Amino acid sequence: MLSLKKISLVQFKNYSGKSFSFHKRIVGITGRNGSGKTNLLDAIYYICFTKSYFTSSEAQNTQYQTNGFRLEGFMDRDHQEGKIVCTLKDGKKEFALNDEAYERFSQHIGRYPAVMIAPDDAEIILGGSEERRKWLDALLCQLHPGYLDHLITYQKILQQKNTLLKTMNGQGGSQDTLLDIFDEQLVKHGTPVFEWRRAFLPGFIQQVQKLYDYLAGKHETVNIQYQSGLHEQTFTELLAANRYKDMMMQRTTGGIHKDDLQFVLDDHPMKTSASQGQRKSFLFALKLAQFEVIKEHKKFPPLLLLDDVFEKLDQDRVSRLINLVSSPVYGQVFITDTHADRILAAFKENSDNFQLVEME
Ligand SMILES: Nc1ncnc2c1ncn2[C@@H]1O[C@H](COP(=O)(O)OP(=O)(O)OP(=O)(O)O)[C@@H](O)[C@H]1O
Repeated sequence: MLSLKKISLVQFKNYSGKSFSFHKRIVGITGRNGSGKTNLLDAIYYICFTKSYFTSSEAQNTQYQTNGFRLEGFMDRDHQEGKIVCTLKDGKKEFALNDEAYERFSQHIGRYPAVMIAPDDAEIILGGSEERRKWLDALLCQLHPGYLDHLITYQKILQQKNTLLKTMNGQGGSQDTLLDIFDEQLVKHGTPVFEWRRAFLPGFIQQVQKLYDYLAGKHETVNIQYQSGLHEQTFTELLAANRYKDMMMQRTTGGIHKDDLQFVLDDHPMKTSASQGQRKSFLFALKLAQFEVIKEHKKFPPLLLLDDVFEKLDQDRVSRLINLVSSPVYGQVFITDTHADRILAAFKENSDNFQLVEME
């Protein structure tokens, strides 16, 4: 079992300096709007993923008028304590486990898995393809240790190749050898990412379907279609076929960086056809299925971070969700709400496993 025992936040968002101790499986976090409930969840996410769930800008994570922050967390994973320290100072970030600094932050990902369900998640359905790739990548890099390294290397090579295509300014010929070398590297690092993405989805969708039916309280067929230029041809063939077009467009127009997922409800794209309620049920099903997959893979449940679910779901769905996460097969769950009474009532049957943290 994985649990967070304690976390300290210094100059992280609205926290000048504060520590929280957790000693129960279900942790309710209450306080008025703007009191820092989401920021606390984000700090927990941060020490698991070496970055914020909400922003890639460290300036936004740093308390206004300061030049850095520090997060310290104590995890217990199968009775082994892990002390995680992250410091950001003058733009330089360091991450250490048990006082040993990581050379690459990617080494930390997956060690303490977590799943966040937050209001902004609707973007996974409504936003551009980048949102969906980001979601899938964050999931798969927790399952396959090599995934993130391949992806990071792929993105670096892609950038270098695109810079070359720009400097060529549409003039073909002279740089073919260099472009061939870049393409070879893109194939080497992109193909395993494609294979992992492709292999993952068929089994995953069955779990999403089961959870969707449970949360929605009825059956509607949901599906996830993996859209990739690599279904019909190999990556080498795709890059060769696009060579001329890429030179004209001055960027790499095909590859795993263009993959997308189409979420489908009863044969219609969810983005344009689903109601708000259906989208919400699907998002929760998606995230809870993510939770289950990580749990199966790791043989212990990840931390579950639920932000503002009482405001987002109707009463029936909230009750089903609470029922689900109250079960001991779920691990440590953090759940925020503005109303202490509501959250206490929701977990009254489980009061022995429940702890309330009240923000000032
Ligand atoms: N970098 C920062 N420095 C200082 N304060 C910040 C920073 N970023 C955000 N805040 C403050 O944090 C507060 C928001 O905190 P948070 O979103 O965690 O609140 P919340 O308790 O989840 O609220 P709600 O119930 O409305 O969801 C705001 O008052 C905001 O001004």
